[in-house]
Amino acid sequence: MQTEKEDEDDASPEECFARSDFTGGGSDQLSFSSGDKLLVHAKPSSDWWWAELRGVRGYVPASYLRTGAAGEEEQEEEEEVEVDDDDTSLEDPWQDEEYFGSYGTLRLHLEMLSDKSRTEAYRQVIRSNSASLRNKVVMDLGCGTGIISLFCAQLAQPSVVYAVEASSMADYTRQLVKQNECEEVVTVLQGRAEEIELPEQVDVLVSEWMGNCLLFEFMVESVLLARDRWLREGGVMWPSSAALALVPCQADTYYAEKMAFWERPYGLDFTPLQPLAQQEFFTKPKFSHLIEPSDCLSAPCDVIYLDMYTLQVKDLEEIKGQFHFCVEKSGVFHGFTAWFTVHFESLETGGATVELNTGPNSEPTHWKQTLFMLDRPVSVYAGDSISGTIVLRRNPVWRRHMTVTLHWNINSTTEETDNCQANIKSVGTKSFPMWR
Ligand SMILES: N=C(N)NC/C=C/[C@H]1O[C@@H](n2cnc3c(N)ncnc32)[C@H](O)[C@@H]1O
Repeated sequence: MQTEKEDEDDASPEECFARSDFTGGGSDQLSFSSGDKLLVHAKPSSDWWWAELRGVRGYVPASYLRTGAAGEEEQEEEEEVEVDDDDTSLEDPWQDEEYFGSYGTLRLHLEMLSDKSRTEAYRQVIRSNSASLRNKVVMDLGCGTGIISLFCAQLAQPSVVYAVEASSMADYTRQLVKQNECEEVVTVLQGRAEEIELPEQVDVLVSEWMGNCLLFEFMVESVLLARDRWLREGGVMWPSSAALALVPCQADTYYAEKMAFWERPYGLDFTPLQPLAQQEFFTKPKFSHLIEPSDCLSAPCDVIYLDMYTLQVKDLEEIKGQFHFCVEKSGVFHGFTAWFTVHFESLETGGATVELNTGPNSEPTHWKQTLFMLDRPVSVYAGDSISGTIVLRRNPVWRRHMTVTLHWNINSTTEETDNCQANIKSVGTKSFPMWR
């Protein structure tokens, strides 16, 4: 999984100047005025570039920009900004070099293998379906070190497991298969699951594809393409379904660390820095946030449900969910926390379903949870309700990224109004890029 840091470490940006004003549409486009100096960080396509203006990043139309300082108008005219389509500096919208490069090292595999909840859940799926896996054809999509494939060979007797891995880790995965005497059953194929050729359809497509906030990295797209190409009629998807859960929460410690800190550091008043702190620390979601059950202001609810048999790639562009939370205890509403749960249906009809829940009432996982901080905390009281919508909008250019937009109303019933008619105390909306 990419971290924000890796994203921000792109090559030195190119200085460009705005030829004319532009008013951005959508939450991910920058507005600017003629003559503004923009820093172009990437050119994912010939039409839209990823640029920065006064600390804020977004998409800008390439045709509105020119290189070279303002005032060199005449010289610029004949030059125009040459942006040919096969310009090698156009970054891959999937960032595959960086993505598969990061999975070619052990760091992320160690993190995933060290996650007992995650790894034991997959082992439990194999163990509890071992009889039905006999003589089955299995595909392990994005097998990494091959742990799931090795579980299949060790705990069951499938006829073959195609362990597909795009990164250079595949060479080591082959060695691990041999080292553990599983080469009779496990065949490692190096390549992207969407591109490799299998000799046959598969009965079971198993993959551990879930990213932060369920979809980040959008590896799920590869799983759906492989399903449509290789899963036989009536075959089984593991996970079979996925759900994104959400809860309004307190985040006192995080808020104190990043925002309240500026009120009186060493007896001084640093509050003029608080707008910067909000921009820097609360604009993007906080990955790997561990929420305590006591931080939850209400019962969580599933806001998005994905059926892995019917989900289509085009559905991933924009996924909407609704929520209505009843505040159970008074506290400070700092933000929302999200996590996911996946289910693995049994190969036997009526057999037990295995669940992997990454929420605050389960054993922590390496994903932990994802925290979305409001710009300003709001006090809420038992009996209030928080209702609204969540929209996951996939980035049209950077295909592993998305923006999460939350809209919420806080309704409080007050004695003054007759028959407890709820009146809206506050309304809010905020978009969180993840990461672009
Ligand atoms: N984020 C979570 N949970 N898991 C990430 C797990 C990613 C693993 O799956 C591989 N992978 C990802 N996408 C593909 C693909 N399309 N074809 C083949 N291998 C792939 C990566 O190289 C990692 O080893």
